[in-house]
Amino acid sequence: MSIEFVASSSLPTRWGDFTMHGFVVSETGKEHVALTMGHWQEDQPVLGRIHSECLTGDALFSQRCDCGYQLESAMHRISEVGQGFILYLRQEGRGIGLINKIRAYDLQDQGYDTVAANLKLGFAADLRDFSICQPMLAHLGIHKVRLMTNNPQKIKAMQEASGIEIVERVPLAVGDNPHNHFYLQTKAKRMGHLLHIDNDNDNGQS
Ligand SMILES: Nc1nc2c(ncn2[C@@H]2O[C@H](COP(=O)(O)OP(=O)(O)OP(=O)(O)O)[C@@H](O)[C@H]2O)c(=O)[nH]1
Ligand SMILES: [Zn+2]
Repeated sequence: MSIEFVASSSLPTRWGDFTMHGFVVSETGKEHVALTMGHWQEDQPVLGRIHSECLTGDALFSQRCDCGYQLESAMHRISEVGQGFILYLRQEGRGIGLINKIRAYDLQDQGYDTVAANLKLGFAADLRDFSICQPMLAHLGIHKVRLMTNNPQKIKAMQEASGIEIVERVPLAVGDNPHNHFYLQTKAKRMGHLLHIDNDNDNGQS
């Protein structure tokens, strides 16, 4: 898969001024975005987040997941350091797309957990492809990353993408609430996420 850089612009945000970089995957026309703040040397580890699109959590204030909280926290931390990046990948619903995520949420309303709902719909638990990160990061001059994530599979996928070294995992455990508590428990138990979630606040499905 090849990805083409198209244009950059400024992006003033609540956490300061980022630069926004637009990319297009040549084969599919799929559009992805990177945000950067500050400058770095080629051999310097850079704080960053590889964030998968979640329209509901990132833009519609949903409490069903932790995505919006993680995005906000990552941007805030980058602004505190004065340097870093966000890759905002358009892989909605762990790659199944928005409409299928709504179908999965409907199943979760009926008692399935987030993994079982994907399987019931005929999808793997996670369909994302992180191979596009390597050329995006290379374009930004980033070769070593301090990655904000709780997902060891994401680190593994990144390490398998040649040329990118994850030198540190920076935990990003934020946004636990009664609506997403069961979802976070499921991510810890069934997807291996490094989250310490209590069992005593389980309100059932989310
Ligand atoms: N299919 C499906 N996708 C979901 C669901 N809840 C959130 N998502 C998507 O999951 C993606 C985020 O993945 P997560 O598993 O929350 O976290 P991660 O990015 O793997 O790991 P972190 O770096 O720790 O956040 C986004 O694309 C969301 O749209 C769900 O119930 N079903
Ligand atoms: Zn989400």
